[in-house]
Amino acid sequence: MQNLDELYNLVKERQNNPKKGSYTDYLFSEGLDKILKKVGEESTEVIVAAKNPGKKRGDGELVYESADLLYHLCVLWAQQGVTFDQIKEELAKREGLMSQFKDRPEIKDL
Ligand SMILES: N=c1c2ncn([C@@H]3O[C@H](COP(=O)(O)OP(=O)(O)OP(=O)(O)O)[C@@H](O)[C@H]3O)c2ncn1[C@@H]1O[C@H](COP(=O)(O)O)[C@@H](O)[C@H]1O
Repeated sequence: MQNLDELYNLVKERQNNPKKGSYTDYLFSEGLDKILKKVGEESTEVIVAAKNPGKKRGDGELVYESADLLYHLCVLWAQQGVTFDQIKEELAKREGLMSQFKDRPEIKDL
């Protein structure tokens, strides 16, 4: 089983120590626009997979495309110098704060 920490660290390893034939290297060498294009593509593929599970994977389509999206997000974070710890810290800050609609500020107060 590979968790997101391990995947992010793998991507960072590729960024710091390029490996011939690596798809991750290909993305880093293509640069930000390519990485953003892939994040956009994979985001769309997640949406489509949820609406229309593919014939070849059925319900597994959403799992497959979600994994693609998370991988490409890890590449984007690394390329932008964002650490996965920063993402986790932000999520921790929100714990219990944003889940209750009644706690949300009134639109007029925003
Ligand atoms: N989790 C992933 C992962 N998910 C998706 N992908 C790649 O993302 C691409 C998505 O497929 P697409 O058809 O959308 O993209 P593509 O057609 O291959 O590329 P383009 O034509 O769009 O440029 C595929 O090439 C997949 O191989 C991944 N590539 C790598 N990883 C992980 O990263 C590690 C390092 O990979 P390398 O850097 O290639 O050694 C691997 O061991 C995995 O753990």
